[in-house]
Amino acid sequence: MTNNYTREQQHAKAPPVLECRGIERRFGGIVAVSGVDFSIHKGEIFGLVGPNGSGKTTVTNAITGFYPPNKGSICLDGKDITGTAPHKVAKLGVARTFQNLALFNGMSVLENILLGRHIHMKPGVLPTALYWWVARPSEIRNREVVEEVIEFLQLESIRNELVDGIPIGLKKRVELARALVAEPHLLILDEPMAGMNQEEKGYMARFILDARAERGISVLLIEHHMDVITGICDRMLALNYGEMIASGIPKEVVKDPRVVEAYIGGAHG
Ligand SMILES: Nc1ncnc2c1ncn2[C@@H]1O[C@H](COP(=O)(O)OP(=O)(O)OP(=O)(O)O)[C@@H](O)[C@H]1O
Repeated sequence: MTNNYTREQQHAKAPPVLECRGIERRFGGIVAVSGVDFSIHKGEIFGLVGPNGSGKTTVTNAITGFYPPNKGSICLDGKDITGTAPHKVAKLGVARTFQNLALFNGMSVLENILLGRHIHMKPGVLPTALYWWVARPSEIRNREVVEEVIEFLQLESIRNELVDGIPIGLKKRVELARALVAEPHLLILDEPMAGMNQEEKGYMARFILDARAERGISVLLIEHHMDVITGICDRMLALNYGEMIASGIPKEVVKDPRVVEAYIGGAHG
């Protein structure tokens, strides 16, 4: 079996997909994050942890362009994307899921997943006029990718159900499907296992590992469940009050006294 050390060494040889250097983001007088530095290599699953309010979502919002950093730089595949607009970051191959589910109630599972293909769709008068040559092949490709992801995430039996009524574990899976149909090479998952029972967590962990193995996707995983972080992440970073307190191999970082103190003595229960 491959141990964490070997996995870390393997990924360290791969080129970095994402490099965050000295990220700082302020909201008025609040310093949400400061001096955040990390990189994610190709095919790596990288954990980001910290108590509530420690700055995890702010880091992801800085990467995806929702709240650009006030200081520091972000490179994707070696290209500086600091301050790039969210839709452009998405087109560059970054997909995300949200801490609070961002599905559209009143729409089916299939319709919600199809929305994830919008960055690959070719709207406009010309593609419509040239339907058989431009729009149709792209429509066929969109359907193929969606069907393949539905099968991959075992969502076939609920594809026509409204998302409103399905259990949270499946809602989270639909969100993952919507992110995967964008065919990202960096996937940012913000608490994908929140509210799940042990069995649902196991399924989700398996899907994340398979997405990496079968699609070569790199993953930034925000999670409070430390068993998940130590179980599937290659490396991790812990934040507290917007600053880095420990980084490295998960089994070691979770034992770091600063991390233990932040979780046990800190805000997160
Ligand atoms: N849009 C905003 N406006 C003002 N303050 C914000 C904003 N977004 C985040 N903050 C503040 O920045 C700090 C970090 O918040 P952030 O949401 O990044 O933490 P988090 O680690 O993701 O927390 P949680 O685990 O609760 O999601 C907090 O003090 C928060 O109140």
